[in-house]
Amino acid sequence: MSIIDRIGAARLLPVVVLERAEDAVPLARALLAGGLDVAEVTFRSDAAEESIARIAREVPQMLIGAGTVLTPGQVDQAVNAGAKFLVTPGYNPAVVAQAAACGVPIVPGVNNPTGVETAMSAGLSLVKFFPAGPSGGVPFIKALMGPYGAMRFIPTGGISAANLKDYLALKAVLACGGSWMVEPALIRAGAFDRITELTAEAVALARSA
Ligand SMILES: O=C(O)C(=O)C[C@H](O)[C@H](O)COP(=O)(O)O
Repeated sequence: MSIIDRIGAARLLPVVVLERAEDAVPLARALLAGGLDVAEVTFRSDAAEESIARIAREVPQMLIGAGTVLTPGQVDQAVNAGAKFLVTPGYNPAVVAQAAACGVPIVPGVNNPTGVETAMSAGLSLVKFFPAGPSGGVPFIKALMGPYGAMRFIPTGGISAANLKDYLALKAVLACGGSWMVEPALIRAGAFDRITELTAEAVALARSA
């Protein structure tokens, strides 16, 4: 299965912020125990690179990606650490080009028609729709589906158990991203059992969508 197909099969992309690399492996195992084998560790923290490396090495069943990749240098860091895919909040042509040079799939963030067309020009058929809620949510994606029938989206930002199914019901939505099952406060508190519980709930919801 391709990397993108694996994300599509999971239907969920947890957006993880790890402040301590020591939490990386327990977090990955907590997600797996909840039934999810895909995650994005964001470059919002200094521990991102080491966290990705630990998960890639110690939890090989997990398809690990890097998020909040803002510079070509971070593309290299992420890929060298073992990230199998990259996600960005916005569309940065230099970052997209560097990912292509490394041969690693990238899902850049867009939230309007211009962004979708920029991604299409780069040969991409999958984008992150960010920030999904504030940008117009489900009705906005429905509007984009008219002119851009082949584009697929990973809406992220403001998604929770309460609205997950509404997004996943759209044919254009490959998977939904979000932090609700991996909130930083839960990771900080070492509440990995709770993360497994929330993940299992999210997985069950996604399956029923
Ligand atoms: O860090 C990035 O690169 C982002 O694009 C932001 C995250 O994807 C969202 O913050 C997740 O949104 P919530 O699920 O509402 O917390």
